[in-house]
Amino acid sequence: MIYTVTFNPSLDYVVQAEQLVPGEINRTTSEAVYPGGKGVNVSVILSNLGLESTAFGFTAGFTGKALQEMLLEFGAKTDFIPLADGQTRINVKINAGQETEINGQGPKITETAIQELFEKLKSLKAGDVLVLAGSIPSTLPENIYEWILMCLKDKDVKVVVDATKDLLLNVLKYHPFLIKPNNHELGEMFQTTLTTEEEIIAHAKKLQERGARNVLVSMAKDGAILVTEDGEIYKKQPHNGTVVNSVGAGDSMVAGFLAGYLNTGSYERALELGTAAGSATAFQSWLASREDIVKLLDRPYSEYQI
Ligand SMILES: Nc1ncnc2c1ncn2[C@@H]1O[C@H](COP(=O)(O)OP(=O)(O)OP(=O)(O)O)[C@@H](O)[C@H]1O
Ligand SMILES: O=P(O)(O)OC[C@@]1(O)O[C@H](CO)[C@@H](O)[C@@H]1O
Repeated sequence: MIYTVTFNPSLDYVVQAEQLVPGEINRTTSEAVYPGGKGVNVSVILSNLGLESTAFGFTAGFTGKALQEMLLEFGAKTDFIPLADGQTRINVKINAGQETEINGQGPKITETAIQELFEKLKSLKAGDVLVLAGSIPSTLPENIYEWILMCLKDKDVKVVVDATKDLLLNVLKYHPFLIKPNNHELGEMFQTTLTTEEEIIAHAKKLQERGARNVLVSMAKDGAILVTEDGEIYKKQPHNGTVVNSVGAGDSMVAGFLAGYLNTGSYERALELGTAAGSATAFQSWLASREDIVKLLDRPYSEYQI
């Protein structure tokens, strides 16, 4: 079974506008509300690719109810923990020539609610996959991802972590199956800017030295590089298309990669499906459908389902 955890899910209010002028009334040319949050997005794309998952997380207020209802409609299974106070955040995504995002803080997660999550995680078994993705509310301890990995360390669960800075660095000693920094985040972890492929590969290997098994570095319009635990390096050029809204491209890549790997056992196929899913999402106003992804694949979709 695949599980995703999103500590701070959201409703994403995605708008298109001709321009965005600070201090003025700006009018949209289109707007829509979608379920959001990185783990939630991974669950939606997995579902689009025919893989069932359960989305864990915390929800609150009427926005939390709406999030749950929308996910049900999209066919993603949820097991959210309701919080008594606050509201699930509404994150604003503005596409007006360039992309601007305003992400909320989210509700306060109580200690009891955290304990409830750990109870749920206790039921994970060998062979399960757990995706931890996204930021954590400032009211939670910085080492919460680390605690989760520590609890699961003897269980042979494949853990995927899509987080930044210390949240990511601190879990490496527990040997996560996959981490997916983008090239900027990878540089930031070493207080540097990475410009060449050689530099990116060298720094991905440094994360492996600290314990990561597979390191997938996404590079937006420049594609992705995968450094595997077998010592292989795969590079994938991006797909060509018109970017409409790249929010969720990274999450789609994680989901596509997982679907490809779990179906075929091949890192190369996983990278191909992951890159196609990432690009397909960037070319839509929201997360890509299976058809959108299949259109971008180099090979027939059946080759990613063996
Ligand atoms: N402009 C683009 N053109 C083509 N493909 C893209 C573009 N942006 C993203 N992608 C695809 O999506 C993948 C993930 O994108 P990116 O590196 O932006 O991840 P990210 O920074 O985690 O994104 P986000 O946080 O917005 O979800 C890329 O490796 C690429 O395959
Ligand atoms: O505030 P975080 O947790 O870092 O990111 C949240 C978020 O921007 O990430 C997703 C895209 O990756 C969106 O659906 C969501 O709004």
